[in-house]
Amino acid sequence: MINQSWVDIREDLEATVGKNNYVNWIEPLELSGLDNGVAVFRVPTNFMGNWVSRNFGDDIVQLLKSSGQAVSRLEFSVNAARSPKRATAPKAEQISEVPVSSAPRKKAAVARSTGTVPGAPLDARFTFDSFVVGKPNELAHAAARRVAEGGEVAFNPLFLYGGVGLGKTHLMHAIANQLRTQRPDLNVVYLSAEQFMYKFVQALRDKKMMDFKQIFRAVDILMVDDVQFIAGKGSTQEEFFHTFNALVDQNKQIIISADRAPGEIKELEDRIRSRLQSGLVVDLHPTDYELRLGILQHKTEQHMLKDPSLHIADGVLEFLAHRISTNVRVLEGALTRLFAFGSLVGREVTLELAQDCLADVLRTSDRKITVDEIQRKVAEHYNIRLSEMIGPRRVRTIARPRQVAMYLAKQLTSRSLPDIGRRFGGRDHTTVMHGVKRIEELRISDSQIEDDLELLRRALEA
Ligand SMILES: Nc1ncnc2c1ncn2[C@@H]1O[C@H](COP(=O)(O)OP(=O)(O)OP(=O)(O)O)[C@@H](O)[C@H]1O
Repeated sequence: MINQSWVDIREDLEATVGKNNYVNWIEPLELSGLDNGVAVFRVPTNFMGNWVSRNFGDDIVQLLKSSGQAVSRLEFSVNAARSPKRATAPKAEQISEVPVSSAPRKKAAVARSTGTVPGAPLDARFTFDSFVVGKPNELAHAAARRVAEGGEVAFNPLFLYGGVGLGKTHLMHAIANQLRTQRPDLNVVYLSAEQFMYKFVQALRDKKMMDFKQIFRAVDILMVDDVQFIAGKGSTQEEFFHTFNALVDQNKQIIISADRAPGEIKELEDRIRSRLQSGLVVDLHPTDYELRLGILQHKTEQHMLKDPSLHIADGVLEFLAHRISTNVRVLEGALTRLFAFGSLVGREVTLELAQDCLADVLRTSDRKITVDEIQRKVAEHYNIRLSEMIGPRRVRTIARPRQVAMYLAKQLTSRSLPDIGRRFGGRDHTTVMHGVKRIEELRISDSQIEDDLELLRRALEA
């Protein structure tokens, strides 16, 4: 009679918990009896019992009750002879399990009771306060802020991607730092994809796969950094996929970062790729001049709180924002060196001193963009021929793009004006100077020019 009820309510449970959960968690249960209001189930492992109890216990009790059974509580007993249904891991008795309890949801406690919270340490400096927002990162920042509220899951996963040193890790840590302070009830785990793989391999080796699964499936918010790392790594991908699905099925938030869009990560299984694309995908664009300047100013202000004797001459930060590449890490490195230099020489850091002190960094970032590249990109953008760019014609449709290219050459390379002039068909340095000035004026009065410059700079610095 009770068994018939179980058969009936399993169908209802499938509708309630979804196919995946049903196959993984409900199907392996065997109802062995009902005693004094306690329904006793046989399960392959304690972990499984605990999981079912926490996540589906209430539903099961309710359904049993509504089928006419006097059930008030569930109990799970381990049937050690049976191996877990989907586990690639060894037998259940080799694994240290958490005690079975039918107590309602105690999410964080489960992971912690194993003694191994899987996350990597957080950098306390990576907060939202220390993150400077500009056009290139405003969407990513807004999405991260939203997730950090810890409220209802809005988009799952949040997939952040962007080039080297553009703030992906900073944003993820900022989310985790905020959640850990404001929502200590949530089990927030941050780790790199490499660490995920390492822990997975270790669990396989130590025959602790069920522990591994248990820990990761008891997480409320999971963040995995640099997910491109698992591409091509078969069994790690597989495990990641299962972890991912288990958490999404339970409406737990997942945040992923990578150095490129999901569609561009080669050797990633299609089903993982499409899962990664199923939430909100936002990119951190290469920094633009304004953002770089904002970051430099913010970091300088912070530094001056600690060392008020620091003096940086006007124009130095602007110079660095123009000349150093899009990578914020390089920008920070340059600034750190400048601060150390400033305190060493004990006087104002002038433009000349800064150029001296950072000569190598400036040279490296110079190598990135050449006048030649600028000319090609600008010609392409304005749909003129490269030969016209360096040729003699002075009609506006050609002269203006030429001036834009000269302006960008001045801003983005370390070439002198005479040198730039030579590369524009042997023009005089005063012509270049005039061109640069003209564009500087137009930037203020003509928003189209400003947009063009922004687009071109991004394309060149990408
Ligand atoms: N918008 C920003 N405001 C302040 N600091 C930033 C910003 N963007 C990046 N940074 C700083 O730049 C450094 C590099 O950022 P981060 O480590 O987050 O980059 P990443 O995108 O994860 O790059 P990678 O993939 O190379 O690890 C960090 O010190 C970070 O604090």
